[in-house]
Amino acid sequence: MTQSVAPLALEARGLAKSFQNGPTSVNVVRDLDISVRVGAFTLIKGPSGCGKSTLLAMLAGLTQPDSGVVTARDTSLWSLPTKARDAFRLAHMGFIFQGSILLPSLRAREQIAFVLREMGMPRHKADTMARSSLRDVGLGDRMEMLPAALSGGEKQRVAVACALAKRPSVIFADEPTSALDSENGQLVASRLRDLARQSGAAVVCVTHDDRLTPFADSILRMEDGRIIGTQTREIAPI
Ligand SMILES: Nc1ncnc2c1ncn2[C@@H]1O[C@H](COP(=O)(O)OP(=O)(O)OP(=O)(O)O)[C@@H](O)[C@H]1O
Repeated sequence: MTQSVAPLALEARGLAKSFQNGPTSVNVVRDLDISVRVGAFTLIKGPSGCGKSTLLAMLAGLTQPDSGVVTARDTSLWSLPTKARDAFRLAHMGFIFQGSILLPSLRAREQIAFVLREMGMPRHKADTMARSSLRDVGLGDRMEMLPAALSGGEKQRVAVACALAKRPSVIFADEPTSALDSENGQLVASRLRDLARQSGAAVVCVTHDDRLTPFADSILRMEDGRIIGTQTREIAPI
């Protein structure tokens, strides 16, 4: 693997986070720097409890760091007031988190259209995008189903379709393939990689799943709250 030259989509410097565990304070992320490139599919791997999800939540504007700076699209995320940070996330970021929550009363198609409408997309376009994204993740025949009628893996793919439909600058994914069988795991991995390539999104994915490794442009190894190794390859069009 050689060093990529694509511009940065997301950068963090000096990130730190500790949690109080009874009388002791546990340093979960320690003075961590990270750079994520436009169009790159970046995996963060490491043992359970090393701080991967905490790092992702800080990069995504969801968990406030104790110190450090996160910059996305030239915006210092944690300098924004809460409402402005929420609006920035809605406009520019997509999320695929473990156990992503779907609204119980909305059909699969409506879940996605709802988010797109919140972003200001006209109704007809939102519906078209929702249908197309569901077909992209192999759920063309599940569009009219309520969450209660979907399997865990299908719900996970609705969350993936929703993130894809937004066409965000950055997608954060936490174990996006955990509930998926081999075929659908491959499908989701390739869709995320395609999104990075075709629309220049930066995909940042925390995972234990080795099936994702062949799709990655960059693999960051994390241990004990720090990045201890990085493998990067040049980003070539697919
Ligand atoms: N809100 C919280 N309060 C207290 N401790 C927390 C909190 N969130 C995370 N931790 C602790 O921080 C450490 C890192 O958690 P984190 O979820 O970031 O790890 P991880 O690398 O993503 O683990 P896994 O691979 O098992 O999901 C763990 O010891 C966890 O218990």
